Amino acid sequence: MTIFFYTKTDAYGEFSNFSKHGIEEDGEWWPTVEHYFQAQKFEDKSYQEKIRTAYSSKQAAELGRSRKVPIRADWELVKDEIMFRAVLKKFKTHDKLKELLLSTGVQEIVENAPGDYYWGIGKNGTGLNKLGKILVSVREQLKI
Ligand SMILES: Nc1nc(O)c(N)c(N[C@@H]2O[C@H](COP(=O)(O)O)[C@@H](O)[C@H]2O)n1
Repeated sequence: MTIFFYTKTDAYGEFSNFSKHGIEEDGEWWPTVEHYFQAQKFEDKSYQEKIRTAYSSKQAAELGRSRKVPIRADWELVKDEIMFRAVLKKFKTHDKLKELLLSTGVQEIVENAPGDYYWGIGKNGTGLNKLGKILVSVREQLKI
C-alpha cells in the first residue's frame, strides 16, 4: 500500500513540513521544517530571521517563495540535502513521529501535493515526489 499525505489535519499530516513539529538547527529553534527550509534559501540573515519568526508555516512558505530578496546562487544544488537534513532532525526530535514513520514499514510514501511537481506528485501524479522519497530515506536512517 502507498501512504499519501498532504494537509496537516489528514492522515499522516505529521509528515508534512508544515506540521507543527519544530527542530533546532544552527543554534536556533525553528517552529516547523518549513520555516527552516524556506529560510535556507537566503543569505540575508535578517530575512532568515523574519522567516524563522513567521507566525505560521504558510506565512514562512510565502516569505520563502517571494523573490523580493535574492536567493542564494547554489540553491538548486543544495536544496535536496538541506531538506533531507531538516526532515531527519524532525523525526529524531519527536519520538511519536519517529514511531509513526517506522510504523509505515516498507511502504512507499507520497506527498500528494497538487501544485508541487518537485517535492510532491503534482495534480496528475507525474511529479518527482522528492519529499516522499526523503521520508523513505529518513525511515531507513532511523532503523540504523
Ligand atoms: N502544503 C503544501 N502546499 C504547497 O503549495 C506545497 N507546494 C507543498 N509542498 C511543500 O512545499 C515546500 C517547498 O516549497 P518550495 O520549494 O519553496 O516551492 C516543501 O515543504 C514541500 O513539501 N505543501
